Amino acid sequence: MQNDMKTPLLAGAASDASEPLPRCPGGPVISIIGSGDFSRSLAIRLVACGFRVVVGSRNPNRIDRGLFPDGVDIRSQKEAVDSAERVVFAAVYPEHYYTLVGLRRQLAGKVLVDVSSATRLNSGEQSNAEKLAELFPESRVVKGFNVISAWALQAGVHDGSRQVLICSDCSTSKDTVLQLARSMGFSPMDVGGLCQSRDIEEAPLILFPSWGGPILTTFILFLFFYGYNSLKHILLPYLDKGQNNFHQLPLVTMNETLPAVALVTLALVYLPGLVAAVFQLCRGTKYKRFPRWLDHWLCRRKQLGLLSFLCVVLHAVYSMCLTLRRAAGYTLLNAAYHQVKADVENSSVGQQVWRSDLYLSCGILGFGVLTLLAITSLPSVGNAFNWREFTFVQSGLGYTALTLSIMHTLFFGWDFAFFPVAYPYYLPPMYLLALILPCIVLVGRLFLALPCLTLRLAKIRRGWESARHWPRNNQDG
Ligand SMILES: NC(=O)C1=CN([C@@H]2O[C@H](COP(=O)(O)OP(=O)(O)OC[C@H]3O[C@@H](n4cnc5c(N)ncnc54)[C@H](OP(=O)(O)O)[C@@H]3O)[C@@H](O)[C@H]2O)C=CC1
Ligand SMILES: [Fe+3]
Repeated sequence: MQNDMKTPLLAGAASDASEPLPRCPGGPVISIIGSGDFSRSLAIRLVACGFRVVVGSRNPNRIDRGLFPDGVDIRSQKEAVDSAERVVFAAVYPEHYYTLVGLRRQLAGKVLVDVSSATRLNSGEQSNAEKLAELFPESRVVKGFNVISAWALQAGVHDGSRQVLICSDCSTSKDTVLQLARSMGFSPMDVGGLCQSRDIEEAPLILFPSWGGPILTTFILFLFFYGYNSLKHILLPYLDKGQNNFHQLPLVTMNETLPAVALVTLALVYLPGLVAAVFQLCRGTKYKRFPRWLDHWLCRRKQLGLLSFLCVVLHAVYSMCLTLRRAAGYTLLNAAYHQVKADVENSSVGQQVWRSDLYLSCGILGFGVLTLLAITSLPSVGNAFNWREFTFVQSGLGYTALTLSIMHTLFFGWDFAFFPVAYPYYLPPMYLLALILPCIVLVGRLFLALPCLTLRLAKIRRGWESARHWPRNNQDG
């Protein structure tokens, strides 16, 4: 990769350095103006990828060299720019760009990368990169590296959300930066000329870009189940019989809604994997792209899983608080009074005891497994696993959590669904509705576990393709 890098980075080097610095053998030299947080993260990543880095500071003697990795040279701004083979990063806030005009001569002909972000959305102003290009007309300004966080830059994390967007009016300079980004482990995307730079600068300001869909889905599910529950147990009894159950809205209704949302959201984490498997089985190849909606859904599984976990945690806390309610105390007292009046000594029903113990046990175990899943979804923990371990945890334990959650719900409902009293106003119990999708997912997974399907899928995932995808000459041969 590094050899690929050398040619374009070295080619076209146009240093007017009057006093060039001695260059160590090794990777190409990249310079960074500014010694702040972004500069440090960038230097760490560049050094790890085999580049030599020279940081240019207004006052190099003031910098704590221990903050930068070994091999990073800290010089004056002028010396740093002089020593750059071709690429110079401006890791300085845009309001200070004008202080760099003294470097115009040194920067002439070099690729000047602007990494700054906008401070406001939709301001309609000229972008920072366009301002920089105006200040340095003889440099080739490229906009890019607006990753969401400097942490991602340092860690080199790259999934869909770690894509770096690059734009410039100079195509050769843009190619150089695209290649540099690739060498750093990012997925760069060419988005055109410098006129696109405002959009790139605004990208880090958009809040939680990968969370919008999952949050909206969870919210819609919440509204549906909360509305359904309120209608069935509060609004209709009030309109029909004048029963006032409105006090249930803040706690009881919430606590019944949250597990339903958690269960359906958890099913939505595993459903796209099944759909993807069905696509691959039907197509007989893994080399055809999934439809965009499925790709998008697959990329949001982690967010959906974490939102499901949040609902589970809230459900656990709400459940623990149920007995603290004043209404719970009254219910207990009323039951005791009725028992005494009926002269019943022991009202314990063996079946009910079993039911509640099994229901609680499955709930606690499911909660434990989901906690494990949530912890292993953190990059710092997940990185400690190899691929098989990670797949086992995320898929094997994931389905275990789903099964335990379904059992928890089934034990909660017990045989209640078979009595007409559970269907007031012809509305089925909510837990039955919440079980539909998770059960479909579980049955679908069991179906895919059939040996004929598992073996075919395993073959496809190892690169096998059905005959209809073979090139014609191969078929003839
Ligand atoms: N693309 C991305 O994802 C990200 C981009 N950024 C961008 O990177 C740039 C730097 O951010 P960051 O490193 O966090 O900021 P810092 O404040 O940590 O660092 C800025 C550096 O600029 C240098 N500098 C040069 N001239 C001046 C001046 N006149 N006044 C003040 N400082 C000056 C200073 O270095 P010295 O004193 O050594 O000269 C200072 O350390 C910003 O434009 C920011 O928007 C930041 C985070 C993420
Ligand atoms: Fe529960």
